[in-house]
Amino acid sequence: MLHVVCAIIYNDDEILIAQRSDKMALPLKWEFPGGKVERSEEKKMALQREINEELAMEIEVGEALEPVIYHYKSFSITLYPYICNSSSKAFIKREHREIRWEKIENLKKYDWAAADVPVVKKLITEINKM
Ligand SMILES: Nc1nc2c([nH]c(=O)n2[C@H]2C[C@H](O)[C@@H](COP(=O)(O)OP(=O)(O)OP(=O)(O)O)O2)c(=O)[nH]1
Repeated sequence: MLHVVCAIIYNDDEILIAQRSDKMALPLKWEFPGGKVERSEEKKMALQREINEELAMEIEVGEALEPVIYHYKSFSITLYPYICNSSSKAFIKREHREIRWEKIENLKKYDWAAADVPVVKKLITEINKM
């Protein structure tokens, strides 16, 4: 079982989404940036480290959403999503094929990694209640 943290990074009313490259696992799927938690690492620290490595961004890590367990064909993951904030829209694209800021109501048109689908649904439901 992989333990993966991911960041739902808000700036104004947009969040940062990323497309995996064709050389990564789950090629070309869209995801929230993040990565594997290393042994003995605290999850929020792991997330800040990953976001710094992948995007050269500093984020504030806030509320934890409900973790998602998903069994892909060749591996299983527990995905731990966190609501995060960034005071800037600037990033450096280091690993992904594409990275963009997007409004929540537009998230459904992307081809998400399967583990992210319940997270995206939750975000859309929440915004529709407002
Ligand atoms: N980062 C991230 N990974 C996700 C998400 N959804 C999902 O199924 N995954 C899967 C894809 C990968 O198999 C795994 C995370 O691995 P990764 O390759 O992004 O992590 P990493 O940066 O620590 O990996 P590496 O340096 O060891 O290659 O979790 C998501 O929203 N964000």
